[in-house]
Amino acid sequence: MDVVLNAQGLTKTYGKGIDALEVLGGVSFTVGRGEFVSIVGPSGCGKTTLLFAMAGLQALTSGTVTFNGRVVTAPPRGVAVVFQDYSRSLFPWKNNRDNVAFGMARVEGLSSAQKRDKAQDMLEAVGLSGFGDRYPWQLSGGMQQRVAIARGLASQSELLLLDEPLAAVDAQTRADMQDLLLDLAMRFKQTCVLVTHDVEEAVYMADRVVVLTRRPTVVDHEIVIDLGKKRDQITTREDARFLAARHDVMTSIRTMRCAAPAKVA
Ligand SMILES: Nc1ncnc2c1ncn2[C@@H]1O[C@H](COP(=O)(O)OP(=O)(O)OP(=O)(O)O)[C@@H](O)[C@H]1O
Repeated sequence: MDVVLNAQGLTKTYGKGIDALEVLGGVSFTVGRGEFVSIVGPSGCGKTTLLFAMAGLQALTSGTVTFNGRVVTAPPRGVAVVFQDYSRSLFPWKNNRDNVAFGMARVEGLSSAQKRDKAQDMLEAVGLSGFGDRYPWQLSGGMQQRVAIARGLASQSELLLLDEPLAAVDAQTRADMQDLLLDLAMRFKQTCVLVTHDVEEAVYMADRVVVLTRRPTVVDHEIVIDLGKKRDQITTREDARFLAARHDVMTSIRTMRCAAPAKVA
């Protein structure tokens, strides 16, 4: 496997002394180029902490994250994040096209006009070609998150980190956006890591699911989702392999097994 991201022995303790909260207890996993990996775990186990550490936005107590073989100590060029709270991640004073173009701020070799054209292409890819001149606050929540996804893709990042990106949208929009994200990931051969507490979503989206324990969190186990890249909201969710994987992950999280050694299914 061509490893893009390698997390080894990640620990994180917030606070000190009596207030210390050991969140990550030694998390290790890898992400291969072109893979879609979901990370799922019990509520409050440290999923966001882990994602922020991968993005270079969160200092660790110990352990290392490497991106393309380089230790991550600050947000690396080549990693983009789509946050859950799109209302705070989009600039209300910029129109949607300029919000997407902002994702290319660190892309070299493109003129402003080329960035605007590319932003328009990305808006089209997420089905919002007619909304470039509008502002985020003129769009529904699902549409705003599509702008944020377009911005993530426009940054031409090798790795897209998705922190519960669909948690704040309604159920129907959520299913549509799962398919949109999968389609975009396939089209752009985008390596993705999705953090979610939704087991069904984790399995539906991923080539591989990393299951976390509760705090102090380690990897309980990993499960390969052998369903091919193309998924379908109805047939995939009825597939025996999907149901078996869902059962496995759900059982693990419900029983909240503690610190078992990592294994790959
Ligand atoms: N900056 C911080 N300072 C202190 N404690 C923090 C900080 N950030 C997170 N925590 C605590 O660490 C624990 C893990 O938080 P985190 O948001 O990483 O988990 P999560 O799995 O993403 O949570 P959720 O399932 O609620 O989305 C929580 O108990 C949280 O209160």
